Amino acid sequence: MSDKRQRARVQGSWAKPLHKPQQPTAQHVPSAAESWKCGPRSFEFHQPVDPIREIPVEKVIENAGDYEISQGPTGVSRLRLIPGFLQQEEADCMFSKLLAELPWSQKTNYRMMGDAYEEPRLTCWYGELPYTYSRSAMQANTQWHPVLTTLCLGVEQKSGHKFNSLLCNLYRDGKDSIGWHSDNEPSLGPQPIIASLSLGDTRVFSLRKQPLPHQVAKEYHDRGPRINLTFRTIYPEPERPSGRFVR
Ligand SMILES: O=C(O)CCC(=O)C(=O)O
Ligand SMILES: [Fe+2]
Repeated sequence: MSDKRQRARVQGSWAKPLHKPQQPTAQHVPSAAESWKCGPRSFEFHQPVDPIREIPVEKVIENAGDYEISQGPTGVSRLRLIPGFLQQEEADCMFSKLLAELPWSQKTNYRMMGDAYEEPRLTCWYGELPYTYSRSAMQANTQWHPVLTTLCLGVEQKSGHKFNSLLCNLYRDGKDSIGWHSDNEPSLGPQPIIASLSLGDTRVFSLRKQPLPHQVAKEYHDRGPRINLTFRTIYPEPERPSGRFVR
């Protein structure tokens, strides 16, 4: 499938067009010459000189390379894309093992006001420290699966960075997802470096600028399972008094 068609599919452009109303529903926009009188004051309409909001250009990153995503108060955010980091056969074999053998479970998170919701995907966590996000903690787990230990060494060698933890995500099908988030928990330090490795079916990873929110949205079309591994460095957090909804 051509690139453009695939993107259109992902964005749902093949969905049934909306029913067009018989009558135009657009609000009447007065011309410059028109004016309103209300009471003792009158108002005149002027077309705005500048666009009200610049819509950022959408860019698709598919080729290997280093990309500068944004420049913010804490520095430049960079992305390095390495397609084909593993040979296909090796990747397929690792994927089957991880799918069958990791201790996948569905995590419960809490909204600001304390209401609970289940994450629309399965996860598991490795590291000497627990990892807290969305007001719920994943417990420390030092029992690394041998495939994950091998992958961590390979990723460290390729990236030149050390990682002490790993968050694994399993998207069982196209309905599983991860919403917009920024991986900016204090335990990741002020300038987190994350190595993300994906196995299995392909999904669209969307990225916005400062402070680098990203998501893997649900898709309209069937998708097979996909595993994403994010190698991270976690630092101990200073003790905090526990608030009402801090878990
Ligand atoms: O599945 C992905 O590619 C994204 C995962 C992610 O953003 C995360 O675990 O923080
Ligand atoms: Fe993330």
